[in-house]
Amino acid sequence: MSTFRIEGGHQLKGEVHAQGAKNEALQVLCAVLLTNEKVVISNIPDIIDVNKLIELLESLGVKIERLAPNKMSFQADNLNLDYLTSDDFKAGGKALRGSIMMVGPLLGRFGKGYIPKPGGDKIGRRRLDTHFEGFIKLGATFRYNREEHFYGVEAEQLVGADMLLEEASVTGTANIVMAAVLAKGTTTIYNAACEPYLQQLCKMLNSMGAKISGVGSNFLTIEGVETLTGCDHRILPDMIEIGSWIGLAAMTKSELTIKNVGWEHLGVIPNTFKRLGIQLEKRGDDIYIPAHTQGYEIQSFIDGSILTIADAPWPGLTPDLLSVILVVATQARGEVLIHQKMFESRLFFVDKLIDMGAKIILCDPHRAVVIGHDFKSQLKATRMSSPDIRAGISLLIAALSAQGTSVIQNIDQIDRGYERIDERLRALGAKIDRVDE
Ligand SMILES: CC(=O)N[C@H]1[C@@H](OP(=O)(O)OP(=O)(O)OC[C@H]2O[C@@H](n3ccc(=O)[nH]c3=O)[C@H](O)[C@@H]2O)O[C@H](CO)[C@@H](O)[C@@H]1O
Ligand SMILES: C=C(OP(=O)(O)O)C(=O)O
Repeated sequence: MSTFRIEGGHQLKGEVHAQGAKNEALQVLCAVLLTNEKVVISNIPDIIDVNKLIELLESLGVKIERLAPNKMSFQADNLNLDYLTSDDFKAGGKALRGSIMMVGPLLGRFGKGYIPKPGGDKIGRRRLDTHFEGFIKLGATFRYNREEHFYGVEAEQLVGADMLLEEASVTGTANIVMAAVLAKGTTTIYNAACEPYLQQLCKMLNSMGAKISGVGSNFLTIEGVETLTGCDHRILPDMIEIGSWIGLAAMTKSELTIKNVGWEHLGVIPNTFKRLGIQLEKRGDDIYIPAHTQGYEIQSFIDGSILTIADAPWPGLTPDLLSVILVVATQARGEVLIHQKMFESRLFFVDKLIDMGAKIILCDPHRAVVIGHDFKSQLKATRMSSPDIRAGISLLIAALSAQGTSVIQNIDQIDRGYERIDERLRALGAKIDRVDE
């Protein structure tokens, strides 16, 4: 099994290009199942989760051509639907979270969709009620095999319906939208998730002939159509990766330029880092981060009380960046309360940071107070294992800033979401090696 060996304490310098967004890729790749025509997608990140989904599509019979690095065409004109009940699919489908979004398009186009309980990060309970309640509202019957943890939905004909989602689930909204585009009649979805990646999915579906309005808001109206056509689609830069580079630059006192970030899609992310005292400049569509040689100081609220950084459904702060923000705060001047509202087990990785010398109080599974060192004390290198994708990148950032050589095991978790991260870090001057242990 591979590990990263990282010699910390070095300043980095240079330019990085943000990769295509993992969570958008997982949505739009599933959307290729909605048409028998060719769909061309560019800026596809070369990461484990996305590659696993592409393999699943290929095994289902989707014809795939690699047109250029990060660009592929997909044609779902002759699928083998029996594959959906095979042992191979039952094993492959549970390897990632995004596979759940195959169900909506398959149900919409073929009247049936199956999926094993999907995997993804082990960061607390991750229920699927929103997805299946939505399909049921559209007229599907639902089956769950508890022994095999295998879900199924079937329908002769989906019929549009009005629905108010219990929560603004990202993959849930994407799944219901992809089923509803081919339903008979009109569907409305209130309390829909509306993050940029969903906007991108809706934009892509509209370019395939779907009729979705309200895109970007939490109220979507979908007039069902008979068939969809092919299209060309480009995936946005990954805002979580961009946030990770910002945090990495500040914590390692490095001067970095992140190229072509798609600034207008970043929402509150740049301002959240500014609240930690991190300077960043918009230069065209790039973000420039100067070397923070004098450190960075966390702001307090206007009334002088301690800053809280919490996640919220879009346009609030994505929960996927809180682990990075937490690690960056360990070297800030001042203190901050990190409140991870959505996931129950995502903050437990702070134990590793505490081992390294960070001052953190885990108040409960959702909240941690971080008291920054202001670089007066460096974190100490250690041996650790990455529990999930975002904890993984956060521990990597900690290791890059620490004194001595750290080892991170279970780096598949990082490779799930970050393309060639070691190679790209080395190009900036980092001392990191991938070693087989
Ligand atoms: C493949 C993919 O795209 N994964 C993303 C997607 O996961 P995913 O779509 O699985 O996450 P959901 O949006 O369904 O919700 C995540 C968790 O937050 C809770 N919740 C959700 C909505 C809400 O209004 N209130 C609330 O508390 C849910 O109960 C759930 O436990 O969205 C998450 C939330 O942005 C991200 O962390 C994941 O990276
Ligand atoms: C939680 C995440 O991913 P997934 O939903 O695929 O597990 C993430 O990208 O941070």
